[in-house]
Amino acid sequence: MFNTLKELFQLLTPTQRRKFYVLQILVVLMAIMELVGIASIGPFMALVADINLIETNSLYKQLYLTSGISNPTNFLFLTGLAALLMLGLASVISVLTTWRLSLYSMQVGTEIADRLYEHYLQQNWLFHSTGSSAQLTKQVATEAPRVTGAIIVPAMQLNTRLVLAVIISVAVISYNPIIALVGLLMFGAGYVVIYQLIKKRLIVNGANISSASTQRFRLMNEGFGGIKDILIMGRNKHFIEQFHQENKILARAQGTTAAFSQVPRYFMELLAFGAMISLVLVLLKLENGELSKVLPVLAVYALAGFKLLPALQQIYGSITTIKGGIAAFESIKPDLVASQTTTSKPSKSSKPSTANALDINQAKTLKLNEITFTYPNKHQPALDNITMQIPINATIGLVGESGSGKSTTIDLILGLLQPDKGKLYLDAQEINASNLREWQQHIGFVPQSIYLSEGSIAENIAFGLSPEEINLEQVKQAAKLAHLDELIASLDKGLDTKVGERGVQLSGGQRQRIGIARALYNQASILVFDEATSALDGITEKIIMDAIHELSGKKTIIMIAHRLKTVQQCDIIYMMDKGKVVAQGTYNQLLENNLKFKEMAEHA
Ligand SMILES: Nc1ncnc2c1ncn2[C@@H]1O[C@H](COP(=O)(O)OP(=O)(O)OP(=O)(O)O)[C@@H](O)[C@H]1O
Repeated sequence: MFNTLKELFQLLTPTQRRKFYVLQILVVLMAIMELVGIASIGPFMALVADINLIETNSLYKQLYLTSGISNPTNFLFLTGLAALLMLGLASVISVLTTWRLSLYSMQVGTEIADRLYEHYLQQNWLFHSTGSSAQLTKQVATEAPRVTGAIIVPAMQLNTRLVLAVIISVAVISYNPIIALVGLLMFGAGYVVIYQLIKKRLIVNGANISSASTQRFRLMNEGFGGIKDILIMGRNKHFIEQFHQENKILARAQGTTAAFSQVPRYFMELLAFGAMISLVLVLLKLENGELSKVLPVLAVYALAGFKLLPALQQIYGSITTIKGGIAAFESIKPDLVASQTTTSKPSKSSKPSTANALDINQAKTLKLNEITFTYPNKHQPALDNITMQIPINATIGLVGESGSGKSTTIDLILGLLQPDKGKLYLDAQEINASNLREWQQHIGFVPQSIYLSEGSIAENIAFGLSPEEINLEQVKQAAKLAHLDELIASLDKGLDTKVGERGVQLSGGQRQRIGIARALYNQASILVFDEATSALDGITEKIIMDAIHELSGKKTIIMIAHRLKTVQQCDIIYMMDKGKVVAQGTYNQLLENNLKFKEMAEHA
C-alpha cells in the first residue's frame, strides 16, 4: 500500500507536491494544538478536585498571584475558560486544516482526470482506432474519481491522523509511560489483527469494483449505442440481466469495503470503555481512593482517548479504503505515467510553422508515393507499396472489395496515420510532421456516420467551436453548399435549432449534409468522403451526390464508394485489392479494360 502511495506521490506535478509539503505545516500545527487543548484540561481538573492547590502547589500559587484574582472560585472559572479557549483554538485550526486538505485532495483528484482526458485527446488515430472509447470513458469518469475518493482523500486523512496520533501518543507516554503504552498496544494490536483478517478481501473487492465498472460502461455504451439492433433483436433482457449482475458485484464489493472500514469502531469503543473502567479502578487502588489525584489523570486520558480513538479508527479506515482503491490506481497508472510526457509537451499551435509551409493554392498534384503501412497488431500490410497521383481540383474515386485498404489510404491522406515506408507529396513538397497541422487545415472529411453533438445546427456545422467563436457567414455558406438551406428555412429557429443527442430527429440524408457542411465550414480545399452516401436511399443519395459534384472542379474531392454509380463522374478511379492499386482510369476506361471492375459494375 505504501508503494502505491509513493508511486502516486511521484506522479504528482511539482506544484501539487509543493502544496503537499506546505499542508504538512498545517497538519503538524493542528496536532500540536489538539494536544495543547487536551493538556489544558489537566490543570483545570486538578483544581476542581482540590482547590487548595493554589496554596500547596508552587506553580498554581504563582499563577494565582500573578493573575491578580482574589477569589479562588473565580480563578477556577478562569482556568476552565483558558482550557476551553485552547480547545476552541484547536478546533478552529482543525477546521481550517481539514478544509485545506479536502480542497487539496479534490483538486489533485480532478487534475488527474484532467490529465487523463488531455492525454487521451492528444493520442493519435491509431491509439483510438485500436482501443475502446468505453474504456477511456471509464478511466476518466470512474477510475480517476475512485483514485480521488479511495486513495487521495483517505491518504490525506491518514496523514493528519497519523501525525495527531503520534504526537498525542508521545505526550501520553511521557505523562505516564505504562498506562499509555498498555493502552496504545491494546488498541494498535486490535486494529492490526482486524486488518490482517480482512486485507485479502479488500484487494479482491477493489479488483471487483474495477472490473464491474468496466463492464457497466461497456453495457451502457453497447446498450444505448446499439439500441436499434437491441430492440429489433429483443436483446434488451440480456443487457438488463448483465447490467444487473455487474451492479450486484459492484454493490457487494463497495458495501463490504465500506463496512470493513467502519465495523471495528464498535469493538474498539467497547474496548475503550473497558479500559477506562479498569483505569479508574487501578488508579483508585494506586492512589488509595484519593479522587483528587485520580481525577486530573483520568480527565487527560479520557480526552486523549476521545481524540486518539477516532484518529486510530480513521487511520484504520483510511488504510482499508486505500487498499480497496489500489486497483483503480493500477488501472490508470500506465496512462498517468504516459501523460507526464504528453501533457508536458507544449500544446500544438493552431498556427502552422512557416519553415515548411505548404503552398496549397499553387499546387498541382497530391502524390502518394510507394506507401506501405501495416497496423501494429497485424502481420499483413494494409497498404503494400501504393502510388497514387491526385490532381488538385480533380474528383477521385477509390473502389475495391471490403478490406482492400481504401479507408487506410484515406486515413494516410488525412494525416491520421503515418506511413511505415513511402511519402506523401504536394508537388515536390513532402507532407510530414512539420506541416501536418497545416495540411489538415486544408482538408474536410465526411465520414460514413456523422457524429452530431448536442447543440444547434450552427454549432454542429462549426463543430468543436464555442458559440462566440462561430463565424455565422461561413456557416450559412457551408449550409448552402451542402444543400441544407431548405431544411434550415423550414425550421422555426433556423440555424439555432437544437439537433439533440445523436440528432435523432434528423434523417440520414440531413445528417450527411450536416457532415458535408462541417467539412466545408473551414473552407477546406480537399474534401474526403468515406462512403458518405452508402447508407442513403437512391433519391437522397442523388441529392448528396449532386451537392458533391457541384463542388467538382473547385475542390479536390476524394471519395470511397461501394456503389460504382457514385464514382461514375470521377476523373480518376483507383481500384484497390489486398492493399495494392490494381487498376486506375476513368469509369469507362476501367469498364473496358478491367474484368473485375466490369463485374462489379454489372452487379451494382
Ligand atoms: N485499426 C485497425 N487495426 C488493425 N487492422 C486494421 C485496422 N483498420 C483496418 N485494419 C485492417 O487493414 C486492412 C484494410 O482495411 P481498410 O479498412 O483500409 O479496408 P477498406 O477497403 O476500407 O474496407 P471497407 O470497405 O470494409 O471499409 C484490413 O485487413 C483490415 O482488417
